[in-house]
Amino acid sequence: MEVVIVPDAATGGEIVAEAMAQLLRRKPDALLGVATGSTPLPVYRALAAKVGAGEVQVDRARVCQLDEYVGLPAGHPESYRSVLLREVVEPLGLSPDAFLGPDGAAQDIPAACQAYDAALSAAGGVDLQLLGIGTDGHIGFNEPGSSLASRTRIKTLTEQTRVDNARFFDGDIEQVPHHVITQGIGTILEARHLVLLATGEGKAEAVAQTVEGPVAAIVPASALQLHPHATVVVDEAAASELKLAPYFRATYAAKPSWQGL
Ligand SMILES: N[C@@H]1[C@@H](O)[C@H](O)[C@@H](COP(=O)(O)O)O[C@@H]1O
Repeated sequence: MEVVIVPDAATGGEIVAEAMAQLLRRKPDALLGVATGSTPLPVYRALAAKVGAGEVQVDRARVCQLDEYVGLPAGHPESYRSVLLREVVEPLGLSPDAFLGPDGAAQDIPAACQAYDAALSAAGGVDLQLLGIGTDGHIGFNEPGSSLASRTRIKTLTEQTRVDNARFFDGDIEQVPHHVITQGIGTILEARHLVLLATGEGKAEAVAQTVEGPVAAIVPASALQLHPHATVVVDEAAASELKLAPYFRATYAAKPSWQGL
C-alpha cells in the first residue's frame, strides 16, 4: 500500500486525476470506477479540466458505479446514478451508454446485484476504482462487519451513515434510504488499482485504522491491505493520526519520476 500525503484536497484531486489520465493514455477504453460523496469532486473537476485542455482523450472511456440507494425513484436527483451523471458523465462529455451501474429501483434486488457483478466482469473488470471512506471506515456502502469476501449485495445503512448523508437530503434523515446496493469488498478488491482519497480531520481515525490497524471487517477499508496495488491519498488533516507519516512522506519524496501512482 502506498500512502501519499498532500497539502490539501485540491492537490489530492489533481494527483488522482493525473493517475486516471495516465491510465486513459495507456488504455483509452479503461473502465474507471467512480465514487460519490464530497471527497472525489476535486478529482472529477481536475479530470474535466485535463480533458478541456486536450491533455487526455476520454471518448472511449467507460465509468461504473460503486454503490446505489435502494428505493429512490428513477431519476431522483440524489440517486447515485443521477449524481454521477451530473458530476462525471456530463462534465467529461461521455455518453450515458459508457456508464454502468446497478438498478436501485429493481423489483428483484438480489438479481440486480448479481447482474451488476456479471456486467462488471463482462466489461473486463474495473481498471482503477476510486474510493472515499466513511467516518466509520466503510468503503462503497460496506458498513462495519461486512464480509471481506462479499459480492455486490443489499446492505442496511448504519444510523451514523444516514446522519452523515442527510446533508444531501435537505438535512432530513427521514429521507435517507435505509437500504443500498453496494459492490462487495470482494468485488472492489478485483479492480486492478484501488485509489482511496480522504480529506479532513473527520476521516483521520478511519484512515489510521485502514492503513495501520489490523485487517478486520469492523474497518471495511482495511481490506485495502490485501490488494497488491492500493494507493491512499490523504491531506494533512486526514493523515494527522498516522504514526508512519514521516516514512510515507520520505517515500513519496524519493519516488522515481517515471513511476505513477
Ligand atoms: N457511499 C458513499 C461512500 O462511497 C463515500 O466514500 C462516503 C463518504 O463521503 P464523503 O466523501 O462525502 O465524506 O459517503 C457515502 O457513504
